[in-house]
Amino acid sequence: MNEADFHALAQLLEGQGVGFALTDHGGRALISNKLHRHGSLRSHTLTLNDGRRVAIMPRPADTDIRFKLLAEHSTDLIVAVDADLAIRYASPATSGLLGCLPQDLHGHTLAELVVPEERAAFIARHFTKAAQHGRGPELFRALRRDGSTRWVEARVASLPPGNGLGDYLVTLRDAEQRKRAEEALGQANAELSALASTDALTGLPNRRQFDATLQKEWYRALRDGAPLALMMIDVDHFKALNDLFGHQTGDGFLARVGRIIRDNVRRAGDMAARYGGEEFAVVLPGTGAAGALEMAELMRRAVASTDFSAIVEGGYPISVSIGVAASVPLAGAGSAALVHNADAALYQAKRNGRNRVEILQ
Ligand SMILES: Nc1nc2c(ncn2[C@@H]2O[C@H](COP(=O)(O)OP(=O)(O)OP(=O)(O)O)[C@@H](O)[C@H]2O)c(=O)[nH]1
Repeated sequence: MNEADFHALAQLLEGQGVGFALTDHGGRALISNKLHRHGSLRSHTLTLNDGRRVAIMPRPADTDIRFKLLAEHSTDLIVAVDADLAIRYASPATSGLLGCLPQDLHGHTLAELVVPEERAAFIARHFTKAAQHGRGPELFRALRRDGSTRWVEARVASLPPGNGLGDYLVTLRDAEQRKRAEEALGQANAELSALASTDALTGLPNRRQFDATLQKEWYRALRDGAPLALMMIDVDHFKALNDLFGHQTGDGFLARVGRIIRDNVRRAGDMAARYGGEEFAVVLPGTGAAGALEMAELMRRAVASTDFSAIVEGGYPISVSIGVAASVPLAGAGSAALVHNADAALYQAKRNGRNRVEILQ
């Protein structure tokens, strides 16, 4: 067969979807068609009498070509692994995600891409007998070549036996930005919920949080058979103070009184809140009448002895009246009874001359 015949044969075979190449006896390529240059499929080689070699290879299956096209143009990293997680194929998206080339992953396992502390759990969830393959995507931290980590979303699918690619197809998607956004959102939500339960003027928990805490502590005390005390604190003659200095200076006084109350509530579990207006409340779990009275007296004296000259020149005397209620909750009653009693005691303290503590048990 002369060279012209070979050319004709190469064209004919290309038309049939078959790869074809002719080399001289030194292995130098003489003729080949496009399909032969295409890929790594196994070829059949014939050696002619004169030493030239003819290599004929089947056209790659359409599905192989499609898979390669999809995988190689995907921004997701597509990895095929064996049952022992050895990497058999990695698409070019390795560079963005892992900072390496696909060939750098050969000889490595998928497990090595996961940060050590999450490795065992990740494998158990996706690759053990108990794992449900193809289950929803999961975020994990991938280990990059330079030792840094990156949040990645993984999807694992089991492949049918004999597919020639591997046992699992793992799709890895960059989730760094999403994770950052989720974290920022979580933080914003936490800040929002803190704001929603905090009084802006004093920085103390607001009425809403007070109600929730009192309710929770009331049920806890009922369950434990423990005492629970409540203090209602009201600034004396505050209207007169507002009228004298104006509302804004009045706010300054309230903020300062709030700080005094907060600074005197030190036991974990105790909670001071702004109940509303010029009124504060303190919940004292595990505290009986004697302990609550002692604390209330401490609070009253702390306010009465504070120098308010930082708010108005020369200062201004401020006092608070405090109503205390304490009881061991009984089933059938509610925390409202405690509030009612503390309020009544506060009213009593006002009636008895202010700047004093009264208790109703
Ligand atoms: N500056 C300021 N004033 C407030 C605030 N909330 C309530 N007040 C004022 O606090 C005053 C409370 O007045 P009253 O309830 O009559 O009681 P009082 O003048 O403190 O007198 P006694 O409680 O009987 O000692 C009112 O003038 C309210 O307007 C606030 O957030 N800031």
